[in-house]
Formats: sequence, structure tokens, C-alpha cells
Amino acid sequence: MEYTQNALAEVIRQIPSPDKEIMDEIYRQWDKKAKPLGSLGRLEDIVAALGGIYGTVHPSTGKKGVIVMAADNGVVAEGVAQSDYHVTTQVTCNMTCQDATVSILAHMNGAQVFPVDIGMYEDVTCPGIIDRKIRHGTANMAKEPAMTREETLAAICTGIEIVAELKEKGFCFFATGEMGIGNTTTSSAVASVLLDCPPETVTGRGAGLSSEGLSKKIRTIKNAIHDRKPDPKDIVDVLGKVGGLDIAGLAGCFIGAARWRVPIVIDGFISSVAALAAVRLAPTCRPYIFPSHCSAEPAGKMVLEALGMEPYIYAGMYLGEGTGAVMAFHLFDTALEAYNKIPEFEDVHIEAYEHLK
Ligand SMILES: O=C(O)c1ccc[n+]([C@@H]2O[C@H](COP(=O)([O-])O)[C@@H](O)[C@H]2O)c1
Ligand SMILES: Cc1cc2nc[nH]c2cc1C
Repeated sequence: MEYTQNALAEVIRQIPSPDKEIMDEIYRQWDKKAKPLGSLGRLEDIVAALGGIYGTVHPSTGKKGVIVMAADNGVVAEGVAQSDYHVTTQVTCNMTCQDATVSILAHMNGAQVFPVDIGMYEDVTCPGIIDRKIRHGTANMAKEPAMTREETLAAICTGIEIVAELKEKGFCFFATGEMGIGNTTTSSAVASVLLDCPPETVTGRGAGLSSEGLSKKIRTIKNAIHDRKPDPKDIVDVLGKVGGLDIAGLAGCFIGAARWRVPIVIDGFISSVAALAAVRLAPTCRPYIFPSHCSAEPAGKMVLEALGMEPYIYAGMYLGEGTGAVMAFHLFDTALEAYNKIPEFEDVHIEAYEHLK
């Protein structure tokens, strides 16, 4: 696709609605099952939503992929993170040899990890990293816009394309992840603008920042928003001025998943900010997006609330990479197993059930 505003608008225009009739039918099927009405709670909603997306009353999750957008952030020069781009490179490379945490958790949950270099500072030759580098890290948003509008659109469109390419290869259920030192600074800046909340409310310690570092991080975000003046009504402007290539790429993944009719799961804080940006850009992508856990970053819950989503898991995690999202894969499979295997009241012959029929 062309990496333009018009091409993006065309993809958004083509997002289909989930099939409402199939969703209603799935709820009717649940109500026939040998269990108290509604007693599987949100697992029942998961199956109905998946059925509506796939267009079948017998949904299954199929091949699962974790898309990890890896990128560096120029703002790290301001001392807002505990480490630097070397860690982005190392952890992303570890994803190709099953050493990264997300690789371990993805393996146990039956998913394959796809690390995408959308803007790492270093060039890597690790086989297994998808090279879609737009630039070698962003500019320092404290001094200038993190990226141009063209670069931002290229990152969003790259996310859309990655989903399309993986769907071609048979992947039909996605988790989102990211790797990029400094990306809790950019995510907090974007959250501050999109939620219209002061930086001190939405900024945390990221990957283990000191108290002194946290004050500097809040000051840096405040100044960047003041100086760059991102327009909250223009999401591409916000992502470009105070966001990052990873956040923009993930926003594209959420839009792409909706366009190509596949479910996609949010991970932690950075991923949820990308989902919020995607939904503000394209409200029709919302039904294709599922929450997983609630990041321990202070704005983790706020961003999910703005999306109207309640996380399934509260585990105090703040690792990123897609780790919380792949954990939720198990929950989706559990919901489908229950739906497919619980017999209907008509088929069970237990006297104790008779009065419930
Ligand atoms: O996803 C989260 O909720 C999350 C919260 C804090 C940190 N992280 C991870 O830590 C890195 C960003 O932290 P920082 O302090 O460098 O901005 C990045 O690689 C993220 O994957 C992730
Ligand atoms: C080791 C390490 C692993 C990570 N994974 C995601 N962000 C990270 C940050 C660090 C520092």
C-alpha cells in the first residue's frame, strides 16, 4: 500500500462490522448449555465476539502470532530511562533464539513471535527479525518532533501490512508487543495528550527508573508537549510529535487486524496507548481489539478505561514485549473449549439438572 493519509483512510473505510446475527446465535447456544445461565461470565462474551469476527458460530483461534514492534527513542538522551538502545537490540535479538521472556511465554501458549525492526537505532543481522526500519530511532522530542508526518504514516501503514502478510501465511489471531527503551516516556506523552491528563498523572517508572529520573521524565514530557504542541484531534500529529515508531506501528496493527477481520490482543501500557490511538483514528476497529492484563504503570488502567475495556488479568506486570497478551491467549482457548465441549441440557441425563431445563 502507499504510505499516505489517503491510503490509510481507504483501509479504515474498508473495515467490516462483526457479524451481529452470529454473535446473537452464539449467546443462544450458550444459554442451552448444561450450566447456570451466563455463569462463564466474560468467557461467553469472548466466544460471541470471536464468532462475530470470524463469521462463524464455531470459532477457533487457529495459528497465533505475536507482533513485536521494536524501535528506539531519541528522548532517551534526556536521561528518562534506566538503560539505552543496547538493551533494545539485545532483547529483540533474544526474541529470535527463544531467550526473551515473550518467546518463552509464547511457546507455552502455542504462539509464534515476530519481532519487527520498525526503527531500532542499531542495524542487526539476526535472522528472524523482520526488517521494516523507517529510521534509526526517532529524534529527541524534547528538542524537535520525534518524526515527520510521512514517517508516522509509514509506521502506521507498516503495521497494517505486517498483519496482512501474516494473515496470508495463515495466522489469524494476534497479540501485540513492543521493545524499545524510552517508550514509556513516549507512551505517557501520547496518553497525556489523548486523555487530556497532566503528565504527572500518567507517568511512571517504566523499566525501573529512580525517583530523580521520574521527576526528570515528567518535566521532559511536560516541556515536549508544550513545545511541540501536538493537536489532540489529529492522532497522526500526536504520534509523530511526541510518540514513537513502535506505538505508531502497533496502532497500524490494530487497524490492520480490523481491516483483515482477525482478533488482536492488547498487551501492557505502550500497547494500550497504541490501541487508544488506533480507536481514535478508526473507531470501527474497536470490536476487533481485546484487552489482556492491566499494566502496573500508573496510566495502564486509565487508558483501558478510555477504551471502555476491563482487563482479564491483574498481575502487577510491567514487562511489555507482549508477555501479558500471550498469557491471555490461554483464556481465549479456555472459552472456546468450554463452548465447544459443554453439552446441552437436552444431552445430559442427570436428575439434578431436570429443574433447570
Ligand atoms: O508494557 C508495559 O506496561 C511496560 C511498562 C514498563 C516498561 N515496559 C518495557 O520497558 C521498556 C520501556 O521502559 P523505559 O523505562 O525504557 O521507558 C520497553 O522495552 C517496554 O517493553 C513495558
Ligand atoms: C532486560 C529488559 C527486558 C525488557 N523487555 C522489555 N523491556 C525491557 C527492558 C529491560 C531492561
